[in-house]
Order: sequence, then structure tokens, then C-alpha cells
Amino acid sequence: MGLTKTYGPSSNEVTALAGVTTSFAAGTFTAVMGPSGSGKTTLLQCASGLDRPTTGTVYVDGREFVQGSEAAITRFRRTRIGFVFQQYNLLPTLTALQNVTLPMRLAGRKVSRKQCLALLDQVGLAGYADRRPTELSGGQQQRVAIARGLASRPSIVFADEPTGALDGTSAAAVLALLRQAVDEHHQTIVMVTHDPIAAAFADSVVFLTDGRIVGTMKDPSAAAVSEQMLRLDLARRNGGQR
Ligand SMILES: Nc1ncnc2c1ncn2[C@@H]1O[C@H](COP(=O)(O)OP(=O)(O)OP(=O)(O)O)[C@@H](O)[C@H]1O
Repeated sequence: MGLTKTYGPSSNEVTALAGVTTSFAAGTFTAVMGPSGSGKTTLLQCASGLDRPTTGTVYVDGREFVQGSEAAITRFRRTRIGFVFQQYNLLPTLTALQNVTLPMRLAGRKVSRKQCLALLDQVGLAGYADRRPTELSGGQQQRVAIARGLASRPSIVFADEPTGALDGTSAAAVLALLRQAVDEHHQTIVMVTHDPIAAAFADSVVFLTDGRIVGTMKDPSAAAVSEQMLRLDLARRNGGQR
């Protein structure tokens, strides 16, 4: 609610979020789109509690988030929130399967090896469970990170360009998996993407420009999203010329 985020000293301040108010209803899939530098990653980081907004408040399940001690925030994050970020952050000494089960082990939860292997299978990594990250391609590492983000069935999953490094077939498998997480497990997904085809898997799209929400779209199609992106880009250029 009313999120702002500025970086740097006041003499050289960068405004990444200029007052964003939005909500992600439980059991829905939202895509966040906008030009490079529009604040998408910053919004995800503030909404997920990885970073604190300069002003404004984040609520999760009606509870004010990013309040209390770091330990309390970390505990809350571990049990409720899943992350799939651009830097895969896989631990190099662990196998793919161990990386997937790590968040659950950290949260002290029971690990279903079978369910985690099934997830690796779904992202096209059957047979790769025992490999370490250095023995996997960038796209394969990204898919391990996706399986890890979904494995503990957190109520909200924040994904930053989850299909960015993937070929069309792998990307489609990952998007289908995210869709399934929403439809079958009632998880909430918030995904940053530049790809209108990926955005079309979502229930709605939020468009950001210069740290502000400049539009939303329900039941997006790839064509409608592309058109809207072009329109926003044009408006921004015309605005910049004034
Ligand atoms: N740690 C930081 N320190 C200073 N400025 C930052 C920092 N992180 C982001 N910014 C600035 O904040 C603005 C928004 O960045 P952000 O990464 O949220 O954009 P984005 O829409 O995710 O971009 P992209 O699509 O290129 O990933 C940019 O102008 C960026 O340069």
C-alpha cells in the first residue's frame, strides 16, 4: 500500500517506486510488466520482504509484513513465501534435489523426497536430481530454482523472470507448472516478465512505468499485452519529449 522506494543519497536519489498500491488476491496469478528500470524487481523485493520500502506498508494475509525482528520476518518468509529470482542462488555444494528440499529443511518441515523428485520431473529435470549446479546449464539451474520455489507449497511465490533463460519448450513447462500451482494448490503467483506469451498464462497483468502502476489487464492475451506494452512505450517516449 502506497509503496515508495528510493535508492542512494538525497543528493543523487533514484526513485524506483513512486507510490505503488496494489493487491494480489489469494489463488491468483499476476504478471508484472514494464520497461527496464520501471521498478518491477524493486516491487517484488519490497512485496516479498527481501527489502524494505522507504515508505508504505505491505500486508500478507491481512497481516502487516516486514514488522518485528529480522528473525521473525525470516520465519514468516520461510513458511509463507517462495522465491524464484534471476540469480538462482543455488548452493554449489548441494545437489539439485538437496537445493529443492533446502527451504523446507530450514523451516524445520518434513520433506517429501517423492514430491520434490516429481517437481524436478515436471520442470524437465528427471535424472538430474543428483547433479550439482556446476554440472547443470544455466537454464537447468533456473529450473531447479523454480522447483525449489514451489516445493514447500508456500502461499505466495514471487518469480522474477522465471522463464528468462529458457527455450520455448522449457518455458512452457515452467509456466504450466506455475498455472497448476494456482489452479490446483491455490497458491498465489506474482511473476515479473518481459514476455507477452508468459504474461498470457496469468489471470491479470500489472503494468509499471517509472515506478508507478500505469495500467492493469484482466484475462490477458499475448496480442493484447504486446499492444499495451507498445502503447505505454510510445506514451513514455512522447512524455519524455515534452
Ligand atoms: N540497489 C540499488 N541502488 C541504486 N539504484 C537501484 C538499485 N536497485 C535498483 N535501482 C534503480 O531503481 C530503478 C528500478 O530498478 P528495478 O530493478 O526495480 O527495475 P526493473 O523494472 O526490474 O528493471 P529490469 O527489467 O531491467 O530488471 C532503476 O532506475 C534502477 O537503476
